[in-house]
Amino acid sequence: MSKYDSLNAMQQEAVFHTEGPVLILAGAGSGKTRVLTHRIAYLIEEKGVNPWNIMAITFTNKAAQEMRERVDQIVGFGSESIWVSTFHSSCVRMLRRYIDRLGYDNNFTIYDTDDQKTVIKEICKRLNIDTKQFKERTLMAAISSAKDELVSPAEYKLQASTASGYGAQTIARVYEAYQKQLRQNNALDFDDLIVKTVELFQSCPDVLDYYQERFRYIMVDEYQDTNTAQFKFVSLLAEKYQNLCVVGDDDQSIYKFRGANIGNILGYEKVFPQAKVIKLEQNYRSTQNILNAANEVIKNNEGRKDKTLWTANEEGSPIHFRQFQNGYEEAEYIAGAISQKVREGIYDYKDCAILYRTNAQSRLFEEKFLIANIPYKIVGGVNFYARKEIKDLLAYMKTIDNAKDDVAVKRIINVPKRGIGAATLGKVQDYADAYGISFYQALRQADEIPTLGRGSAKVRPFVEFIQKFRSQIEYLSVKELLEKLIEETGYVDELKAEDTDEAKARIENIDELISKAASYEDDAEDPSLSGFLEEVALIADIDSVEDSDNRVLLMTLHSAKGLEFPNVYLAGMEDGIFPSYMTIVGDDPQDMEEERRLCYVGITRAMKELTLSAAQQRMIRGETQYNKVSRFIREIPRELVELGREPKARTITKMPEPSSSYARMRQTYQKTSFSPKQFEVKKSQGLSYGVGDTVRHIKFGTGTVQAIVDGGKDYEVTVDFDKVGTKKMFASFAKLKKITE
Ligand SMILES: Nc1ncnc2c1ncn2[C@@H]1O[C@H](COP(=O)(O)OP(=O)(O)OP(=O)(O)O)[C@@H](O)[C@H]1O
Ligand SMILES: [Mg+2]
Repeated sequence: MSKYDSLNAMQQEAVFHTEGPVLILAGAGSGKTRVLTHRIAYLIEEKGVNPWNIMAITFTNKAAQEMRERVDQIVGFGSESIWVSTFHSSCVRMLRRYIDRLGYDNNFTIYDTDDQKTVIKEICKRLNIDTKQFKERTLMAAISSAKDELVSPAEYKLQASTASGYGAQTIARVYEAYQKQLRQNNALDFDDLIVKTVELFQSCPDVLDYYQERFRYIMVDEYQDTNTAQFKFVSLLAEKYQNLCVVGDDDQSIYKFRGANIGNILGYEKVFPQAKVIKLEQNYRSTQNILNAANEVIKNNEGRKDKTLWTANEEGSPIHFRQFQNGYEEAEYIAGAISQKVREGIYDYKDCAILYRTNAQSRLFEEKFLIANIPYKIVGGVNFYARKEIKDLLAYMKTIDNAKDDVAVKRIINVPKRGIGAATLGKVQDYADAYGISFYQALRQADEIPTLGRGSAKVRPFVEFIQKFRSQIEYLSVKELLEKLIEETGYVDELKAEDTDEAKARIENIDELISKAASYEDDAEDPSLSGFLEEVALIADIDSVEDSDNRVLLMTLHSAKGLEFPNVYLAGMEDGIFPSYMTIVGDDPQDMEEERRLCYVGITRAMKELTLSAAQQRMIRGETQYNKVSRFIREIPRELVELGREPKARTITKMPEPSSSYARMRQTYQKTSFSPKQFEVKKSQGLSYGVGDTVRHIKFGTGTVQAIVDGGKDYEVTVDFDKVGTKKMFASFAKLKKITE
């Protein structure tokens, strides 16, 4: 029996159809990636193609690594000369060899976002551009999108000259100067890697011809997430032999925000009119229950090609749904469940994965896993307490607390920039060494350091800043201190100004640290800043078991694409978390559809068991929020779902009606359901304010009461706040005070 016998008829067709363009459009778990690896084996073993002539491209490093493993297993001899890589690393390899043809040096530097930002800053200064009006990150994002679309500085300028806004023209000027500067520095940014390779192909036909001859067979996985530049890159490469096989799933397109162009998948047949289109309909990955749940969710998207996906796999256990009082209980439950399953020999740690919407959500799991001694790994991310913004803020808190940690002091002395140079720092250190005192003590005596000169004036504001906070330790709670610190350092304001996805993720992490401070204060007997730092140090310093690969994987839904695990937990399934708050308030159906595709990706990662979990209350930024169960869960028919009754987990007893269209969904969202039980006791003596009254909230400030709805167990109050807009809250927790003018 050959290895191809294990493929179904449609998969075989895709594998055997080696010549000419092929588009495989199929749902999750239908064997797209498997077809690619088998196709590679078939080309080599049956068609006698030299491995050297094959290229396979995918989207993330993790996916490339997995594909490499699968290819190595199946092909054996010669597989190392196949290029299996991401778009970016393929392009780097080509550019290292030929970019001199574009006038760069072959040992060019690759700029990361910090480097880019430095360049943009200098340019704005030079061109007299107000960075308050045109934020560096906004400029960077605009340039990046232009590059995704292969729009050159000159073209951008041309387009901008006909556009009415002043904004586009400014961006055009910056873009031009930026590109020039990078060229002078012999540097490329990440997007340039693709753009310059395309440019190389277009301006040097001999180079293109070389690679066209070399890569006679090209395969692209996760094709739905390629952008215009990437598509151009592969189409040029494949132009001569036309042997381009792309596989993708329009339902799993989740990178629109990074320029992914779903038109590439839908328009493939336009560029390659002779393309053979193959659809795979059998899912091999998941149980029937899991697949049904996925199908039910995704069918609520209107903008999709309808397709059916079925499985011959067993029905499997129902989807588990658990709702908890709060995020801690959720994490504790999942940690407990995993421990138990491993103990019982049902799963290994590595069979289990926890998927969530944002990186900040990892913290609670990390803490519980450390306590429960569960080995884990964060995929495509950094452990919570190792993240830059968290380390920065903790370094501030340590400095305020006792400043014994020189590393911490040095870490933040120039965060934000205070213009304290390396020479000054060196002199302060020398002084500290000479007198056997700490670095911070030396800073406090800066005026007495003779060699310091004008440097001491720069140091003073920093010392004053820290001292001011020290004098307030007694009056402020840890949470208040942290919030004040964030405010006065401008840390979050700066991130807000950047307005990028990365900055948003950092703000979410900071919010999570505030929540940690708040919960520490709730739990600790005698809370103090030192106590908080001690507790955090205990968690931050333990590193999860290093050696083995047998660990639970934690990752965002985005990083989970293409992967599969026997036992999957989708955590934080709450409206406002997933789908995200921004998507809900933004009210753009396209964005909601992208979130739903992400949910589809999440559900379809599971092979045997899927647990969806939500918390009734979640602490965000140290404030307790009440989130409804995610609308995506409500789209799963109740007969597929089992509602657990674990003693620890206070679970709900009623599943809401599934809804199928937007209108109904929105209605459900507004009316809903899931009133947390604990309000029963709290709804008490009526309210001291009414509709139209001005009220004050401790965090949101003043606002006007818009509506009060008797939710049975508590009142739901809608307030239009002067500063933060409309918020809905439960009366017993919001503690609103009526203001009488
Ligand atoms: N014909 C088959 N017989 C047995 N198992 C199969 C078959 N086709 C695929 N599988 C298995 O099904 C699972 C899913 O396959 P694969 O990862 O290739 O799907 P995919 O379409 O790439 O999924 P995704 O859309 O999530 O990337 C894998 O474990 C794979 O080995
Ligand atoms: Mg795949």
